[in-house]
Amino acid sequence: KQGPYPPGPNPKPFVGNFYDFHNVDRAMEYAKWGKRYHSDILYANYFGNHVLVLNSLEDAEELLERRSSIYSDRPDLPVLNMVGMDGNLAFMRLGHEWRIQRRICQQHFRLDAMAAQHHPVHIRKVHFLLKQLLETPEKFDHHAAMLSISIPLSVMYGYDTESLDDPLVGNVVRMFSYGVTRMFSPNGTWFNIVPWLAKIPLWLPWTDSQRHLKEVARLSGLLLNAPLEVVKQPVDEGTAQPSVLTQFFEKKDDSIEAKDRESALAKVANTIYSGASNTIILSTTSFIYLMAVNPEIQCIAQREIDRVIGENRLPTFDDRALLPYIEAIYRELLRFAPPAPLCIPHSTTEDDHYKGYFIPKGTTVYPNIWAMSRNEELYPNPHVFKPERFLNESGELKSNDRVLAYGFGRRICVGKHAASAVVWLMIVSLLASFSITKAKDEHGIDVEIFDDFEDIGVGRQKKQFQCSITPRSKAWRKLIEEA
Ligand code: HEM
Repeated sequence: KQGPYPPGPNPKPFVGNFYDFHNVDRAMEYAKWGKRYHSDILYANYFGNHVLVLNSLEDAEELLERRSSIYSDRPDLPVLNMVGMDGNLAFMRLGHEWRIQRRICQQHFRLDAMAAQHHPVHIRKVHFLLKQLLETPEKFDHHAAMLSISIPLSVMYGYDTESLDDPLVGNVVRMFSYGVTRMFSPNGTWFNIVPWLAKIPLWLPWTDSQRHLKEVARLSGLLLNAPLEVVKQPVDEGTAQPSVLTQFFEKKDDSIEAKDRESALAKVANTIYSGASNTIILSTTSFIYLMAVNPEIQCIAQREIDRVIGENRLPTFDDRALLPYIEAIYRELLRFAPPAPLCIPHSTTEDDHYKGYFIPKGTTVYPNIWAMSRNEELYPNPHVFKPERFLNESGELKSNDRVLAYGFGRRICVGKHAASAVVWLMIVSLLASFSITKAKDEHGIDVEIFDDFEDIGVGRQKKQFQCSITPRSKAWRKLIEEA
């Protein structure tokens, strides 16, 4: 050890700070640590594992971007291997396989691939969301899941589905319900700390966690293989819809390189279908909540849409540049409720020194996006949802369009252009066609919606709530039905 660690809670013998890490709203908790220890850069450890928290953008940019050659690995998570998800790009350690998969993603999710390859699917799926909200608005959280999971199924595998009962959709929802995102936090499950616990036979008592693990492994196997079967048959029959995997299979290349590429592509498709989709679910439900509790913002947004688009058509991507207030809502949504508030943890590959502190090799690094987004200097009144903060006095967008919610450096979200397109289209389409308000109880009184989010491991989600989603007019209802 060369120099002091950054400030943080006092460690106890052997366990270190294990009991200082709570699984309840950790991003907020680490922001409080910052105030308690008068530092934006914090250190703790559990059982000898080093943990660094970065609460300020300045430190995140210096370490994760300017020193990205040291700060771009991921922590070692034994659970990934136990559940057969070690091929998941988002949690993969740096190395040859990560580079190949990341390159495949960059090819398919770059900005200039959006219009031709992705937008038609985004439009179709967002219109389907509108239709579902028209029919069963009270099930908005199911519809959000459907939107998010059906897009990668279509883009990656060319598979279109309209039902949550479809096993290819239902299995993803089921896997999330097993708290799988919590397992992917280094100290989110005992299996990452004491891996041999996974070997305890299931016939012994108190083995519920081991049973969950086994079920997650079964589901993850299904999620990897089942959609591949679904894609191969239409390719053989010549009826396949265009998609990343159909394009590949149609080449019918049997070379060794093609086999390697097939395996990498299958894992990429699986990462995006079974993992990345969760972030869109979280953004959609947070957006619906924020509109229900901010009617005046909804009114301003709808006035802008009416002025630019009118009532004769649904919004399209061509409208984006003409709707600064909607763009400001998009940026404010991801600032106010970042779906992954502690990012996906990075890890260091070498010892480092920063601001006089020692940061050892193998340290897990949490960029606290939530704390950065609550910085009073960058965002005055940060706990208020206020899209205007991204606009100047003439109502034009300010130039800084960096969205912190997408992370940092070499590991920055590789799907950010797709995410931006889907979230924007979801926002503008819902605002154009629906009024989102608080639900009424049987006495006609507003049902209160609390500002309560829950920490679900890598994500943070709005707790369940009720609201009312009704079409703004007969004209909008007709447009949705015809879409
Ligand atoms: C609002 C939606 C989304 C948000 C807020 C989001 C956020 C993030 C964040 C914070 C990371 C980690 C960045 C870091 O480690 O510094 C990440 C990684 C990643 N995201 Fe997203 N994401 C979203 C949607 C998507 C979508 C739609 C896709 C796929 C098309 C996607 C694919 C990925 C992948 C593959 C990684 C791993 C990259 C790597 O480790 O090299 N994400 N995302």
